[in-house]
Amino acid sequence: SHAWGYAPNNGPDKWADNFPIANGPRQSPIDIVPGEASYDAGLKPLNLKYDPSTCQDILNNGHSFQVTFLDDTDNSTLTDGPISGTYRLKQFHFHWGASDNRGSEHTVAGTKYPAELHLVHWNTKYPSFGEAASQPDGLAVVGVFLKIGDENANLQKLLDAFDAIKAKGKQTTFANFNPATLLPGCLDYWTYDGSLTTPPLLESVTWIVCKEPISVSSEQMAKFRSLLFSAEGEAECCMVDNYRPPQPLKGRAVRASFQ
Ligand SMILES: CN[C@H]1CN(c2cccc(OC)c2)S(=O)(=O)c2sc(S(N)(=O)=O)cc21
Ligand SMILES: [Zn+2]
Repeated sequence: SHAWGYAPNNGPDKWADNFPIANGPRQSPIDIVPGEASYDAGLKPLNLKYDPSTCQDILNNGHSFQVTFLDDTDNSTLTDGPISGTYRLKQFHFHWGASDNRGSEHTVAGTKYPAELHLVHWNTKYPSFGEAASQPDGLAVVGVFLKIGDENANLQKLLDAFDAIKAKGKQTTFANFNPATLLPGCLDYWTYDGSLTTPPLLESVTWIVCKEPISVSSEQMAKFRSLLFSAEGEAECCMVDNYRPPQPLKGRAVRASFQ
């Protein structure tokens, strides 16, 4: 069977053929309706501690580009927030649109942002990432919206590496990048129980979506769109619209860390 992707013949509407959990009870992303989220005073502030020396490489995996981290120590972790225990940063990646009016996976009262950053962490109560990924409390992903505005100098460091990873399967070393520089000033968040937004769509993610976006310029968004879904030697296919649309809430609660 052909691999999953975002085209009409292998995109989100077709994923249930090979991954029936696509129609499961806790799928992501969702439309976040602020008025229907319940403020939970018991939610702690997020505690994100990242060590730039754990940053390894940047790669085009054919679905997005991702920056991968060394996760054999507790140097880059997420604690507190809605979770208990310690979750280690594994990678971060983005989803974006073919134009500035779409691209995010989560939406806020129907509003789409041009892109969304996902920082993927796994629960160290499990022996490995792979083990954690199949557990209901195995992963915690911090989502940050990107909004068109001033050029983002921290984001530019990623974009400057794009010429080396234009095609699917390309990767290059990427050292000493601090993902904390991609976080908004205010870490107010919404949280809910969900899933990976790509196959295998595992229902193992505690989602933590920041209310405040970070900025990206329209020119920088154009650079995102210069990446390719296709590998070298294949017909070039621009990497755009690599987002899954919102999925049914199915009775889940969305909590807010702020009033
Ligand atoms: C291709 N994308 C996914 C790859 N991964 C994955 C996870 C578990 C198992 C696995 O294969 C067995 C791969 S992943 O954990 O790095 C993530 S996180 C994520 S998102 N958009 O929900 O944040 C999508 C993916
Ligand atoms: Zn993602």
